Amino acid sequence: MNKSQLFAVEKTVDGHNIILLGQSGTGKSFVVKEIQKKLSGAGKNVSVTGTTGIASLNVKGCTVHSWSGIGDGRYDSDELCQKLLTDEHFVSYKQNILKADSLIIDEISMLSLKHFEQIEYVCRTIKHKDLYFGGIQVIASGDFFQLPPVPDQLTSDSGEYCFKSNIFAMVFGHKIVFDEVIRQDELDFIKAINDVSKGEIPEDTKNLILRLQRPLSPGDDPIRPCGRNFDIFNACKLMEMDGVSKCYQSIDEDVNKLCSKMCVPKLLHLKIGCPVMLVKNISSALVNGLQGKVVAMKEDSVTVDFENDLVQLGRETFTVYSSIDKKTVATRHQIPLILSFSITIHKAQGLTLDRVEVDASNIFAPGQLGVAMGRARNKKGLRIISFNSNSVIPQRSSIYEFYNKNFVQFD
Ligand SMILES: Nc1ncnc2c1ncn2[C@@H]1O[C@H](COP(=O)(O)OP(=O)(O)OP(=O)(O)O)[C@@H](O)[C@H]1O
Repeated sequence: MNKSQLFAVEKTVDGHNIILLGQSGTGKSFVVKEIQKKLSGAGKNVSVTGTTGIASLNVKGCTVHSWSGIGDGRYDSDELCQKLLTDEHFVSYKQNILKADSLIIDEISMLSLKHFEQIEYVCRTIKHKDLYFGGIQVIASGDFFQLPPVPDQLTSDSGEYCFKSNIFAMVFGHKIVFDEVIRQDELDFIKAINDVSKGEIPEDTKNLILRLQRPLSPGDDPIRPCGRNFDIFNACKLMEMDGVSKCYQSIDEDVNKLCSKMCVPKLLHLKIGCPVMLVKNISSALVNGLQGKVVAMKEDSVTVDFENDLVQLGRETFTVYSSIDKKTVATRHQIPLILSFSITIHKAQGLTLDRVEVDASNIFAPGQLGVAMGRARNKKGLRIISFNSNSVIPQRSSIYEFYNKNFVQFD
């Protein structure tokens, strides 16, 4: 580990709450795993979490939402505390909180203010201690120049950055910023990722991106992250594949327009050999965002090869819950898969990849293109297509204000 990585580990062992920052590829997730080992070795009960299924798998943890019981955010804080205290289905979440000495949250840029405050409140209430997070040591890592939280109208989550919370500075007295990029070693590429993440596009970076429009050298299919509108691309690629397609039609209850908010399609078309992504957390290893290939299709189940782990998946239940009406407003039973010839950039955050083909045509959030480019180890393994003047979105001034804010210095 480099000097600042070692410093971060040392300070967490001393018991500090810390936020680890630094551009893509500086080793934040790597250090999170080292911190987990060190603290566990010192006899602490350490919970490692991320803000998405894949981000948490990357650090061998679970999502902070499933750790704490907040799930999709359908309950308000008091309702959730009540469930944690009285509902047998929430016992494991209550135990997670009661047992935890330290909580690590990776990829914190995607944690909304609402969920940050909710987790803090729930931990404090369940631990019965009048200390932030009930006295649990909290270590967070991420890069606010990467992906912002996703707003959710149905649960009244505006998707505000968690650092805007009034208690954020009280929880994290200290910050450590990593500034040595380890994932990549080409200086012009590192600069370009940094520029694009910050929403800037000087001439040299633009030229580098334009040069990366060329096709990748022959090899395995690249991972293809894009902003949105990848359904048509996926459907076309499936049509181009050899083989007979099979269609799984969802069984919907409360059929209404909210069904369109479901993460699984009404009609799921698949072929043997097609790439798919799991869209539900099923176990600690089978998480939302995991990719595999279809190897068998039966009437009501699909077998997927997830990196040599064959898993048979039947229909799962997906619901849309309205926190305002306090009830489930749509229910769908479907195989928990989507096609993944192309995936969203949100599903790719945190990964290190050898071959990446970024579709820059439908970028809609600041930091998105930077996250997609930053997955590649080098320029050789990266292609950028459909780059245009809207592909780079300026960052919000509040992020610069947060980074410039004074944190407490270590003694
Ligand atoms: N001290 C180290 N020794 C060896 N490899 C390292 C070290 N630090 C980081 N790496 C490697 O560098 C790559 C990038 O690290 P990592 O994914 O932790 O970065 P990150 O800052 O979390 O990136 P992102 O913000 O994009 O999620 C990984 O392949 C990781 O294993």
